Amino acid sequence: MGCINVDSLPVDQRIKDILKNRGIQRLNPPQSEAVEKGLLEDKPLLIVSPTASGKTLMAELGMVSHLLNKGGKAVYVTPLRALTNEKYATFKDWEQLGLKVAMTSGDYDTDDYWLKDYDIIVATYEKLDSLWRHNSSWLKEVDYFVLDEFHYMNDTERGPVVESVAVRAKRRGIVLALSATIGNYDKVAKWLKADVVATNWRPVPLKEGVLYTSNKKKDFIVLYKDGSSKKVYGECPIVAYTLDTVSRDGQVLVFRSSRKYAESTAVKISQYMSLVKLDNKKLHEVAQKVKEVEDAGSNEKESLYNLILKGVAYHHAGLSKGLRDIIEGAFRERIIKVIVATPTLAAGVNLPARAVVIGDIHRFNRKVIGFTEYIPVMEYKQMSGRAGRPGFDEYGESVVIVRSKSEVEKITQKYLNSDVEPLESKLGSESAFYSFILSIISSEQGVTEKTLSSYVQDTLLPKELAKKYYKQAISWLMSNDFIGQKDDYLVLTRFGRRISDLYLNPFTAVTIKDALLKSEKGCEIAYFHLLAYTPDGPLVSVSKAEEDVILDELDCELFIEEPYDEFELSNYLSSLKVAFIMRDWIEEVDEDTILGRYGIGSGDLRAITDTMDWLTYSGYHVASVLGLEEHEKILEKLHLRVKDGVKEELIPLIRVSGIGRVRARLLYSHSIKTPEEILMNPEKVKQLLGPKLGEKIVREAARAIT
Ligand SMILES: Nc1ncnc2c1ncn2[C@@H]1O[C@H](COP(=O)(O)OP(=O)(O)OP(=O)(O)O)[C@@H](O)[C@H]1O
Ligand SMILES: [Mg+2]
Repeated sequence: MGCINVDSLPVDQRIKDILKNRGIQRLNPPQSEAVEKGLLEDKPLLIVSPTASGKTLMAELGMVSHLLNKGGKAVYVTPLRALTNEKYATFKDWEQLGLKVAMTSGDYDTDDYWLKDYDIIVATYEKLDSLWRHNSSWLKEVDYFVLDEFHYMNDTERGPVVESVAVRAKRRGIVLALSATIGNYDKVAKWLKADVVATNWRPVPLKEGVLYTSNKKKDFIVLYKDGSSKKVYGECPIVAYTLDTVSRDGQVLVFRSSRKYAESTAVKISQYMSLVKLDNKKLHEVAQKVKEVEDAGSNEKESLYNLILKGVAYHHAGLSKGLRDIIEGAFRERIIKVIVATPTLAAGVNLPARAVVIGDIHRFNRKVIGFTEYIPVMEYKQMSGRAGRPGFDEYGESVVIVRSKSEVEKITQKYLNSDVEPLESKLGSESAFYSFILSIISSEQGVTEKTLSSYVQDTLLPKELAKKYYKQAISWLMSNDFIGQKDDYLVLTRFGRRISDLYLNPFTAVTIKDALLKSEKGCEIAYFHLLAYTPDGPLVSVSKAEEDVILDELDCELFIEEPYDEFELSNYLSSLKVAFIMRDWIEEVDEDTILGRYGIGSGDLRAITDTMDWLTYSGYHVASVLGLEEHEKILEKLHLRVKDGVKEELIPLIRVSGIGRVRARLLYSHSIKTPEEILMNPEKVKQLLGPKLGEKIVREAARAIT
């Protein structure tokens, strides 16, 4: 396949200029093939090409040429908020063409009316699903959809919403689906009514291997797919291979199956980094930045500080965004040499390294405690695909660590020589399927049973399964008062409309409704536990030791009885742990104590409080739509306290933007208790918060009052 020169592209000169000042003179083979197949003429396409093969640029060319030729709006959806930020930053370039770029995420109970003035909108799949349910007028103008990381359709949790978005997007406009790892791409392309660009072309060739311990303890041998091999020496396989790469001026991404392993492996590697030439001055600067970051706990900052001085860091979802940004940035600038991460990092974040070490080819199964299973080939490809930095490495290397030579053959067969799994529907569960039905009825106008079943036929669910679920869904949604019949149309009831706008899983809504209807008002823990114990609730791991004591700490009645089923019980206790975390949080226990007491990271605490902020808000609205005043009042108060984690007396102060739990408590303890009192004591506020910040807070207080 030829590589099209940017100059010869049939697009506006300004587009060419933007590509060239990004250093892109020519399109690479997959990009060229996409253009030949109509990327610039609004053709729907499914692109399946390896990680780092420039799929984002295809999306940009597709969106921008569509918008310049036809107008309308384009939406770019990704499965993760982190990716949304990254894409949004990349797309800002197109504002030079007068296109307006926006990013939206989080809050679901809004139709984001302000987006009507934008042309390119970056969002998560959930957010787009939620916006469609609000039937915002501007959405009708959206006729170009980029579905990024489309293989997420196979993810048990997120798959349903990816499929539900695809089913609607292909009826509403042009679809451009992107992924590095889809096995059955012909079938998926047909389903999307799109042409397919499927290629193995990579910017940097990849050498895949398996590493095993030879009979002599300290020797480790790598057998590559191309038949070559290599020996490395060291304390353990991961250290040996990592040091071998770093000593040849490479960088390494090590993947471990759990955070604990990731952190312990990072420490272990760091003990040998003194053998390697490092840029200590720059590392010191990065380590200093880590120390100053605001949104993280001190012990994680401490441990990262020491690791970074040796050129190593760990990375997982438990870290705060601030810390992850610093680590990713320093790795991109090739200052940090080794990152030990959990597989979440592999998902699409553009962070290549010369070598990738896959430390665990198994992972713990979340559903069955203690049971490990092989990871999907798809996940292996996402991780190994990170190897090879364009412009720095003539090739990338990935190795899977196995315990013995006997495993080499099997792993080579299962991963190096296999195709990725086919995409399959994950709508085959009541909770996912009923949510899907509700989203169609709430987002499409004038839905009859006929239209609805055509949407269901249009999913990738096997037909008989779809039929079975379809029957059940209609009667379940009717008997639980989500939908009703009006003439030939299926319509949302008042309760159904509210639940759909809140973006609540219908089972979450029923759990909350049943509990609130049959109980008198309860204690704070009971409300937190109820909300956490729903399909939308946050999950935290509960250690064996915690399991034995957590129920004893309970000093009030819960809304939900203790379940008998073992698996249900572990969810029940996980929700109770969330409830205790939330109670401490709103009682203003300081963050470090909470992180230490419950064994979580600052990123986890943020994720839990964000989710509980949404769920207390939703619970409050469920209580109000059911006319349960007592519960409504309590949930409203809880909601106001959850966002910043404050006692009731601080609620007036945290209404002022820029005032969180620490500043509010500081002002309050100097008897400044309301925004009005801030305005009456500007000098005192400046003295307490410092002149610059004080000044800003006084201004914000004035705004909060008007
Ligand atoms: N034609 C090109 N020439 C040079 N560099 C390019 C070209 N196209 C894209 N790139 C660069 O390659 C890098 C990886 O691109 P991108 O993030 O789009 O990969 P991807 O295919 O989306 O990978 P993933 O599957 O991980 O999401 C980016 O930094 C991008 O700027
Ligand atoms: Mg990508």
